[in-house]
Amino acid sequence: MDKKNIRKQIIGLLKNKNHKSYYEHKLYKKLFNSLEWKNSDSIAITISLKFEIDTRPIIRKAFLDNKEVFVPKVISKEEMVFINCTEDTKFKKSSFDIYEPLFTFKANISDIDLLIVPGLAFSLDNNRLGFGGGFYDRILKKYNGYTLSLCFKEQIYQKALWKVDDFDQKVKRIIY
Ligand SMILES: Nc1nc2c(c(=O)[nH]1)N(C=O)[C@@H](CNc1ccc(C(=O)N[C@@H](CCC(=O)O)C(=O)O)cc1)CN2
Ligand SMILES: Nc1ncnc2c1ncn2[C@@H]1O[C@H](COP(=O)(O)OP(=O)(O)OP(=O)(O)O)[C@@H](O)[C@H]1O
Repeated sequence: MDKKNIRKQIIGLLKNKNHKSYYEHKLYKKLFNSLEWKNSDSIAITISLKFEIDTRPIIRKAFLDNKEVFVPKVISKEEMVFINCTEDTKFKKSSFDIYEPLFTFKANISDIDLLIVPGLAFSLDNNRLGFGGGFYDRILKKYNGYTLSLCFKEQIYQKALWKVDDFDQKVKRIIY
């Protein structure tokens, strides 16, 4: 199946997910118990869309744990930057309907200990399919910290059903 069709299919599944918050809480628990989380003083994470795993509880917990929080902002067709956010940071909806921080300081990705990578589909050998901008592929290529993705079991395939391109980057760990 091609990437486009898998994206469509998974978004449909996510929109109809039953008992979503029950499964989300199981994922948060696994995340907060992980060494990656415990060992990180700074994390980068998206502001989720409605059908994605809700990232707000993760952001709240990061602040409670005194971690630095970075949120991505797309600044061109090719480039996404990470902005250091506080509890007072103002957000604005982008053209893609995603909340992004109003610009302050662009972070160095080497300042991020843990990159929580969004994705629609994953394979057990850690391949990842995103929204299709290639933004995370470009970041992952030059990023050396911990990377992990959270997803529901329905988003996992034994092997990638889509064509894995040369530029596709794996995540180090998938929590599901
Ligand atoms: N909640 C959330 N935020 C996120 C992501 C995500 O997956 N989830 N991203 C994960 O990467 C980045 C944003 N990804 C984006 C991907 C595509 C387009 C976009 O404008 N797409 C065009 C078509 C692009 C094309 O087909 O070439 C469009 O839909 O009009 C924007 C943002 C950063 N923020
Ligand atoms: N390192 C790179 N340099 C230049 N272009 C890249 C790179 N990585 C990916 N791309 C471009 O990004 C586009 C989208 O790739 P793909 O469909 O695999 O995105 P995705 O992994 O689903 O999205 P994302 O990483 O934003 O979540 C491709 O057309 C590819 O040309």
